[in-house]
Amino acid sequence: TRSSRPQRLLSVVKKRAAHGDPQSVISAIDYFCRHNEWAMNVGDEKGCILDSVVSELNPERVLELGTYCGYSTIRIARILPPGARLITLEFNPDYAAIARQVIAWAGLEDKVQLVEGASEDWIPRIKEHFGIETFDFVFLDHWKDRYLPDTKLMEECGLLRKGTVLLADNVICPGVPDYLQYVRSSPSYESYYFKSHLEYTQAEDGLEKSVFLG
Ligand SMILES: Cc1ncnc2c1ncn2[C@@H]1O[C@H](/C=C/CNC(=O)c2cc(-c3ccc(F)cc3)cc(O)c2O)[C@@H](O)[C@H]1O
Ligand SMILES: [Mg+2]
Repeated sequence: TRSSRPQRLLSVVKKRAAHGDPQSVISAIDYFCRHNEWAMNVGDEKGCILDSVVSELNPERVLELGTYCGYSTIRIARILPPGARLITLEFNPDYAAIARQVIAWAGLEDKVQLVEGASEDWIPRIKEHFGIETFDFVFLDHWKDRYLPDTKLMEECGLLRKGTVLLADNVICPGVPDYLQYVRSSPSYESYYFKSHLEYTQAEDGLEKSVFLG
């Protein structure tokens, strides 16, 4: 049977990128997705915004919702300070298997913990299972109708603290209207929209950065 898109992405990484070199893995994926086959990675343009938000924050504890092939996982992990940890949740076992190999090829497995399962099942268990109090940074890039319920769940589970930064992908395309309305109107968040483009295209898209005020 025909290979999957994530399988084709992984084979490009192994063919074109240098083992242990995260930047070459990122460049190989971006080149392939721009010139050969589009895929729903955050991409290079929005990825640079992601990089700037992360490096300004220098987070110790990071949560990513929706790993897919691990592109944003390695973008974030490659700029984390020593000792910092990234937990990424992915419920599709095939995507998780690919992402593990992409993360390993980039040499970042020591900073990343890929957890297989649904965010709503794992968010309530993170504290006791991983010994984590709160997160400094959360990247939301999973099913768009899950952004709002999972944000409310993270609040309820006490995983956010004063100053925790949520960064949400695709707030224009495909769009997350209920989430946007919530973080922009709630007194518990200070929100800011980074205008950009849908990965590898000229369509408008953007990232919403929302600081939890407690
Ligand atoms: C509750 C739960 N728990 C755990 N893992 C979960 C989970 N819900 C989903 N996942 C996982 O996360 C990824 C899903 C990502 C969804 N992303 C998008 O749909 C997406 C789509 C576009 C897009 C834009 C214009 C188009 F014309 C077509 C597509 C662009 C994007 O950037 C996207 O992110 C995928 O790996 C899925 O298994
Ligand atoms: Mg996305």
